Amino acid sequence: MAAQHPDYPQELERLSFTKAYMDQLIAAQETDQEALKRRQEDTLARLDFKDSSLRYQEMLSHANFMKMSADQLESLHRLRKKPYFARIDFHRKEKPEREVFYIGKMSLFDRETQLPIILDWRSPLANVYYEGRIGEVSYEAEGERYEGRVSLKRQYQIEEGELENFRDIDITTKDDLLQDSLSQNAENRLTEIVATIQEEQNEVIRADLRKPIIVQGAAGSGKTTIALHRISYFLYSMRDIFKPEEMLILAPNQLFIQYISEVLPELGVHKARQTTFIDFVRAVTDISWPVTTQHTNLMNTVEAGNAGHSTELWSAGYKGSDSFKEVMEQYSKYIESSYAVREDFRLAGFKLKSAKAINQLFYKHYHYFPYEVRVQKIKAVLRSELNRKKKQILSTLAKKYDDQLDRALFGMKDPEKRKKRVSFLITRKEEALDEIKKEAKTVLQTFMKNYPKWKLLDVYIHLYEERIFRSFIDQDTEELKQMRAWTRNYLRKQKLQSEDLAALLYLKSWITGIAKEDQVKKVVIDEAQDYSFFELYSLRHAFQTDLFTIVGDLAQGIYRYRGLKEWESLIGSVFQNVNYLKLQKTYRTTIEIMNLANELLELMPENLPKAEPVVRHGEKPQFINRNQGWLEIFKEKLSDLKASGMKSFAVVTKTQKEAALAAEQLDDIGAEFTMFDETQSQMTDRMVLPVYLAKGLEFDVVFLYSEGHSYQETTLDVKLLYVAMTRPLHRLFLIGENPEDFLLNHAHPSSFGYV
Ligand SMILES: Nc1ncnc2c1ncn2[C@@H]1O[C@H](COP(=O)(O)OP(=O)(O)OP(=O)(O)O)[C@@H](O)[C@H]1O
Repeated sequence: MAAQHPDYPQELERLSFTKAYMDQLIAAQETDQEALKRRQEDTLARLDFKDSSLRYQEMLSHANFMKMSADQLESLHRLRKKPYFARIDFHRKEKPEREVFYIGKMSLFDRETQLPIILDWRSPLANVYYEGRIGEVSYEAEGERYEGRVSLKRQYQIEEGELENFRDIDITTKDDLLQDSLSQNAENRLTEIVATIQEEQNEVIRADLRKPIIVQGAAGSGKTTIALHRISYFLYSMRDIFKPEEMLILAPNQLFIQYISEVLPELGVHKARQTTFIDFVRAVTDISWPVTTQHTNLMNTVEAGNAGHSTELWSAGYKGSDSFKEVMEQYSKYIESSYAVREDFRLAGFKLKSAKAINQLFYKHYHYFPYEVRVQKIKAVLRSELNRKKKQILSTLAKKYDDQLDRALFGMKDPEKRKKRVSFLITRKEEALDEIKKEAKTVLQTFMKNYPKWKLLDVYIHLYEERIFRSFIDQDTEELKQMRAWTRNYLRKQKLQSEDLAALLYLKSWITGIAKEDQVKKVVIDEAQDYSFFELYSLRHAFQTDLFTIVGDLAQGIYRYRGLKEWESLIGSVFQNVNYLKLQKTYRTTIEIMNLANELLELMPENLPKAEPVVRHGEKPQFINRNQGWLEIFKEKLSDLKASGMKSFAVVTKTQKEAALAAEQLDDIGAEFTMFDETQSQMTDRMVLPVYLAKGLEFDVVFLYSEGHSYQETTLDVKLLYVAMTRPLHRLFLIGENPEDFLLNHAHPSSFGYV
């Protein structure tokens, strides 16, 4: 125990010092806040409706200050409970005396000496803690490499500001803190890993921030967690260049967003945009038509015994493919061609800009901009041309009449005829100049009518006209015909399928571009295996950024009919210079549960390596016969498990129908399990949910329940089962009629037991 350690008094003292320093800061911040609040009240009292905007500005800036310090204060309060979690003793090569650094979630500097009291886990030197062994190490900061030696790595357990324990780690000791952390309950697990981030995970977090990364990681290998830590690291390292608002996090559903949104503030990330692909595209394109989600397709397929609606599935697959991307590319070229002007831009017959020159601007010089932006730019060029040449034209014309007047005045002998001619010319000159001035007012507007105004949905609908679509494909097929008819029918009803959204995003970025407030510079995608090639392509195309963090697991690709089947297709054709990384170790579950799940990998076509569970043993997964009083057994297990400290329980089914059946029966025995659907975003401790909703989530105990929809030996079912089996942290039960319902006939008999 730490209390016997010779450094114990010193460590206690250090913690008291840190807390005392933080208390001082908190007190100072609170006084600042009070002062600001008083100033705000004062400004408010002095405010009346005639006040200048200056006074409002003053109020606004007070409010901003207050917000800033309120955030700081909140962070300080949070930090005080656990100021640091590790320490390294470092000896620089050039200055070998020992320097001691305490590492925490946020940095804290001594205001007078500017020395760190706590080092931020994201700082370059802290990398040594995650990466370096005891002994010689090096780290990079601001492009320079520093060398030195680490003589001590120590981990702390601090709860509510009190030192509970600390341990030294060397090459031989196993990571006890990691073991402790993994044996805990599902609650708060995501937030607490900063102290136990493993070397391969650290590599992902700190991989070159300027390059896109794709991470293939086994179930429970920490993909979600690591993606969130990478965001935190990114914003810390690039704080001068990027704002959190420019960060987009795409997650599979609202429940998942809720799940991760609690973690981000803990990691110091506020205001990053978190949404689903569907909601994001709908917001960006301003489309209000209802969208049928991919989950509906999946459920229809699963409930129809994997037959599904073949046109529906085929269409979904096609609309996510590279072939469809090519159709869209050609289609956008075809739309682009409609912007070619045939007539010159003229005023009073004078050519101000030739059609050729205008088209050159559109197709060459402004080629990189969306169509409507190009049109606006051309309009600006024509306007300035008009303003510049109008004067010239007016004076040329005036001169023409003046010359004629001169000739009439001095060349015509007959006074009567001369008078008539002169008066005619004077009136004509006035009229001609007026006409030009008038024409000049409308000529630009009239000319701009050459540029069609396309409505996004109309453009998309137009694509499915037989004549149009066929012109973009080499060979028509029965499937393509059915896909078009199916889509036309859908669009006629003013409905969209989620697979239409990639095309709409793609067209949107061509036609108008993405509005400024929706622009993002960094995109993080979790569960990326469920995205189609074209979805990722259209995101990349819309934002023109390479800063993508893409994490996923092909073994969990339950939307395989529409999603990615491998990562290679993205490399080169969507992202250049990709950093492709793998996470093979898995942290969520026990060796016993992972062993059973691993056996399913052999039934998948991808040939994925087995996940390696970190050493944590538990009970074997157990089969419960549904026909032998399962509810009684369930009730008993539930109370035993609760008594042993388990907190979150989930009943996971293959279909929604089964979830409803299970929920009904659990209701009858008063087990208080809530049935979940797609729209809900709040997790509870006892949930019944279909597997597609459980994706990415975790629970202490999982009961797989099968009634009427057993898992078959198809790729889809194997993946569904794999996702379901990898959700528990501690215990897995399988409730069905036969072990075959869960493909246990393919598992080694010693991999599971019976209740
Ligand atoms: N280094 C670590 N230290 C402690 N816990 C960890 C660590 N890495 C991952 N975990 C825990 O493992 C669990 C799984 O992590 P996470 O959900 O991020 O994995 P995932 O790869 O996204 O999983 P899946 O693909 O199955 O949804 C979480 O409870 C997380 O806290």
